[in-house]
Amino acid sequence: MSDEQAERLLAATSMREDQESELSLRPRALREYIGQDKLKENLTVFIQAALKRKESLDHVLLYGPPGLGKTTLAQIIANELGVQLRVTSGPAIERAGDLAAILTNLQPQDVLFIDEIHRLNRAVEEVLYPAMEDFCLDIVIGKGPSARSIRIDLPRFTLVGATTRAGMLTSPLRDRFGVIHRLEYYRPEELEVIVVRAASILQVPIEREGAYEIALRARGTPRIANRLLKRVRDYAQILADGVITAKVAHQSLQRLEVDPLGLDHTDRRFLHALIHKFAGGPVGVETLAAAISESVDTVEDVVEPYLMQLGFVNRTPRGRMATIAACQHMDLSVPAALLPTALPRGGEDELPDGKQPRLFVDES
Ligand SMILES: Nc1ncnc2c1ncn2[C@@H]1O[C@H](COP(=O)(O)OP(=O)(O)OP(=O)(O)O)[C@@H](O)[C@H]1O
Repeated sequence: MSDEQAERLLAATSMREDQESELSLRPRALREYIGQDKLKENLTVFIQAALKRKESLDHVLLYGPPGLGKTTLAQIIANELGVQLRVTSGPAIERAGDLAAILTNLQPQDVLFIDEIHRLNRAVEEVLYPAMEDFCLDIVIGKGPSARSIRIDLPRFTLVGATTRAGMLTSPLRDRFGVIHRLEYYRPEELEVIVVRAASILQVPIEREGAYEIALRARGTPRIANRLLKRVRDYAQILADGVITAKVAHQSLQRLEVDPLGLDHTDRRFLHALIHKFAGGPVGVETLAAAISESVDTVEDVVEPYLMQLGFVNRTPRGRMATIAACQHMDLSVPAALLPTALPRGGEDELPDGKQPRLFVDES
């Protein structure tokens, strides 16, 4: 398998092949939505209260890495409220007039989903403030001294905003959301349930252990779990008797070069550069991204969150630092800067199994 294929297999962002199946695999009700229990609990109460009062639901901001189910949740919110979902994204709304057209076409209580909401431009964002707060649009007609402003009332609607970068949202926009929630990576047990559910929709025979094997390598991300399931299904049908057992899943994933922790080619290049080229860090994210020919956005949104979750990378004020666990996973020597004696107090890194760290030898 080429590096490019390996990269595509584990990318958390949506690909064309996902889009067809995502429609059928998407849970349609909150009770079918697996994991994110706290968020589900809260949403259930807020939705029931809104329905009881016959009012629109408060605006909801969902943030977190790609592929964790933000779009799915927006659709579920609309379904549970029994209203329509209108979907758009920050970069798609170029002018204030584009947003005005969308807003004036909404029906009462409708849900408007804006993906990548941090990418709205300033002029559009300013139209959104009164729309979110007072359900009205202030439109300026004419130019110069004869210009006048008119106010158009909008139906009460719910805005569901999604972002991978909550920190890039302006505070006036963030403050206008009544519900702000971070989506967490899924635990393997939760992903196992997601895989079993997807397999039953796709009519693929699977054993629990086979689903768990896939879940372990899906980087905590349902979209990746579903994609791996489809690839393992191919192997199971061609090389085995069609049933995804633990053994079939294990062998297929090995052939697909999916690391036991679900690390992909980009993660490995990132860790290799950080540990080997930059002696474990600290190193700035721009330098690191340039060293592996990736954009800073990809590194910050996709690569680092999962590596930090695994305890392989730390973000420090002086830059990114690898951990000893990362060196061990990559089977690389531990750079001297990461050894316990070189670390500031409280920053000691533990070596599992009482192993002695190997000293870093700079071969360059
Ligand atoms: N909690 C869940 N339970 C079951 N399946 C899920 C869940 N969350 C996501 N999925 C599956 O993962 C796929 C990707 O989810 P979704 O498109 O909602 O992610 P996203 O966070 O909006 O990603 P992006 O922001 O990249 O579009 C969906 O098609 C759905 O099948």
